[in-house]
Amino acid sequence: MQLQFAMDVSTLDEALALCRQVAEHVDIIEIGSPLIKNEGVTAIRAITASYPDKTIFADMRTVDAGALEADMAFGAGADLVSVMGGADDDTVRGAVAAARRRGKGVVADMTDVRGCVLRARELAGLGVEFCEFHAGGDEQALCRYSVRAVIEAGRQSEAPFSVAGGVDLDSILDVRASGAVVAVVGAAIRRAPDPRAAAGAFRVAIDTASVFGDVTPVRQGRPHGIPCGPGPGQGRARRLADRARNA
Ligand SMILES: O=C(CO)[C@H](O)[C@H](O)COP(=O)(O)O
Repeated sequence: MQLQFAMDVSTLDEALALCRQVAEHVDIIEIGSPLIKNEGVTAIRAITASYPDKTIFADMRTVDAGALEADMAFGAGADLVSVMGGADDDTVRGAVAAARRRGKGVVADMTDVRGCVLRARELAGLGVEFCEFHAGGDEQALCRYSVRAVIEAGRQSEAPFSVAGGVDLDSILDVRASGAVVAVVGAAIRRAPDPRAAAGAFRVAIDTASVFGDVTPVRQGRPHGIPCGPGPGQGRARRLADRARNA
């Protein structure tokens, strides 16, 4: 499973400062949609130039003009672009065609997609690389939000998927155990007192699980209506990281 770092910041300076701290630990650098909206494809160009060995994900969130918008991002150096999973099939096809012309890929963002499990299968048939099962920031603020429900929807889709939206050290092993191809982590790294150390902890947890095997995944999310609080898997990733250090 790859680790994607999501940079939902507004300036290129902030993004580059974060990259300097965390790039060594992550596989995919996500240029968040707020950054693209503020700085344009210049941000994609600058980060691609600075990190040519990383996979660059441009979170374009395209809902129309799939080929045109994907081409803009690919032309600036992106390797992956996002298209909204609820967009028209022709929009998705346009982006996928643009990706294929350049040997790159499209990711479908499943935020607010009704019937997301079935739609993910359709999107896989349209040629996206994987579907990002995603609880956006507003959804995360609701007490009915559960990252484990997001993980479970991805798993049920049986399509290649990533998980985004509140992934932290308490849930990263559940993401991995679900068979996700990518774990997307934003705030848990970006807002950490030491982003470099936080990214390193995710790296260790993912790599250690590969060596020692996953612990039993937790399948129950927080029941709807129960006040927000720590999930049932709290501490498992940290224990695995400790185990790796002591091995
Ligand atoms: O696309 C996003 C917000 O809309 C974020 O990139 C994604 O949700 C991951 O960030 P976080 O881990 O902070 O939730």
